Amino acid sequence: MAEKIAIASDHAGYDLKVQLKPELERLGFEVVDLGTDGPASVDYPDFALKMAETLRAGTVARGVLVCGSGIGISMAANRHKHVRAALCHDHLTAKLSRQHNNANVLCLGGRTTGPDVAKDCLRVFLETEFEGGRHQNRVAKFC
Ligand SMILES: O=C(CO)[C@H](O)[C@H](O)[C@H](O)COP(=O)(O)O
Repeated sequence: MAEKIAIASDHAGYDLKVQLKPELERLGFEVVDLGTDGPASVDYPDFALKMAETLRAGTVARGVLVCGSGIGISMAANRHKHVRAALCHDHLTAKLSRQHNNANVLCLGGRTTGPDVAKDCLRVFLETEFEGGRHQNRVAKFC
């Protein structure tokens, strides 16, 4: 059975979300789209909350959030203790977000990151394992 992955955005991240969904399907994931469903202005904390609630329910372990810059939606998502949301801009930050921080949500900026770089971030985020060890000690200190 395909792993489920959740994706959500505000209006400023909507176009990039639309472009990332087929890439996730190509990679073999079942995509759970939490909205938004069009370009009309919405508030990104509402979609960060939907992501947090979906992860808390337990049927989905990983997610992708997109707003204009990725900043607001990552800040809102990280208000939830079980969420480790990482705003990534390139291959290295996406890789380190997994290796060192065990991020469970990838955040991207639809107005700051082009689709090709975003897809690369997505792929490396999904394929990179957490290294544990000293990094586990640090992640355990998040409160
Ligand atoms: O939170 C943000 C900026 O740090 C996001 O990029 C939002 O998408 C952005 O603020 C939305 O801006 P808009 O002018 O309402 O389109």
